[in-house]
Amino acid sequence: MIQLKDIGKTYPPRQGFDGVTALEGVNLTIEKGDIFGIIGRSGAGKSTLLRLVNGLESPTSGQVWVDGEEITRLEERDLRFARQKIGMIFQHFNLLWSRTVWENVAFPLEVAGKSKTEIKRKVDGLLERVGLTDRANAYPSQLSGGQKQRVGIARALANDPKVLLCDEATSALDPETTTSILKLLKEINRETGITLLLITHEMSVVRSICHRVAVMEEGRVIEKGTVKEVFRNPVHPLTRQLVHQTEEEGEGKGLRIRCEAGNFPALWHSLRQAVAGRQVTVRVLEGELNEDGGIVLVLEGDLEQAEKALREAAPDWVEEGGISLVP
Ligand SMILES: Nc1ncnc2c1ncn2[C@@H]1O[C@H](COP(=O)(O)OP(=O)(O)OP(=O)(O)O)[C@@H](O)[C@H]1O
Repeated sequence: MIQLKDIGKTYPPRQGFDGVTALEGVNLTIEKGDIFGIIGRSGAGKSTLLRLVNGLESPTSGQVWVDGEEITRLEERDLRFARQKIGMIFQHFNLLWSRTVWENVAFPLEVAGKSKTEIKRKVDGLLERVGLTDRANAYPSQLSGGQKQRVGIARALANDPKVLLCDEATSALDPETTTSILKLLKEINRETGITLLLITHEMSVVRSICHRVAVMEEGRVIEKGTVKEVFRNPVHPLTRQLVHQTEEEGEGKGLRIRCEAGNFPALWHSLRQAVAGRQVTVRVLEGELNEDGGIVLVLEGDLEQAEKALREAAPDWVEEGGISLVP
């Protein structure tokens, strides 16, 4: 769905500032329906890359393709049309403050010249989808951060884009709101098959929503792969650092266990009973329910209670080794 071929981007020198090479030799392929994360520290080139995808910026060398069209060759008029297939949400929401929630979502439909009936049908449906029907007449200043981002998402989806670009979309939100926004994005991806490309500096965002990830440093992609692979076996020192940092921040911290996929349904059932009333929650971290797959679970909270719960839920398996503890 999105292809970046041998991209280079240099900002020319201006007003006493040297020229900057923001991107060099970047090759990326993002499949239709994928949730693809680009992570890197400040200045790595993430925003530049995102702006190339919607044609707000042109590369110095290389090609950008979106949905079979070479964005880098389009004239301004065709580019405007192509951009309707590409929605975008922002860290600071970029809402129109003098318009209500309803009017914000209607805006891109008005620009696209849709009829009043079509606009009403579409906006009502989108507000319902993002859970804001009862806030339709509110102004952005009357909303919480999470609600503002929901408006941003509804507005970005108004013209049924095939791609949604997310620029640090949860960086201004608290952890709980971040979780609910990421959940919403995941659901929308599942329901509509939209391709999500998100940039972030938080590995926890990548872990909780992305299928694939590319790590950037100084304008280059230094590592890419499935999130599972990258978390299990980070190669580049920066990737290791990012993965390690996530673990230190408490993501996936606790008693980790790995069970064979065949044991999973029964274990899940008994674990849920065993943790009830204890300060312990069970989360699935990764895995596949196929014949020789394994599932990694984490029991978070009070470690002692977690161990007790595990022994209670699966005394035989723990002894016999059908479940292993992951370091
Ligand atoms: N319009 C511009 N003109 C000149 N240099 C720029 C411009 N935009 C970005 N840069 C430079 O290009 C490099 C990459 O910046 P970019 O914003 O793409 O990185 P980033 O990873 O998104 O960082 P951040 O998260 O801080 O935005 C930086 O050195 C930045 O200073």
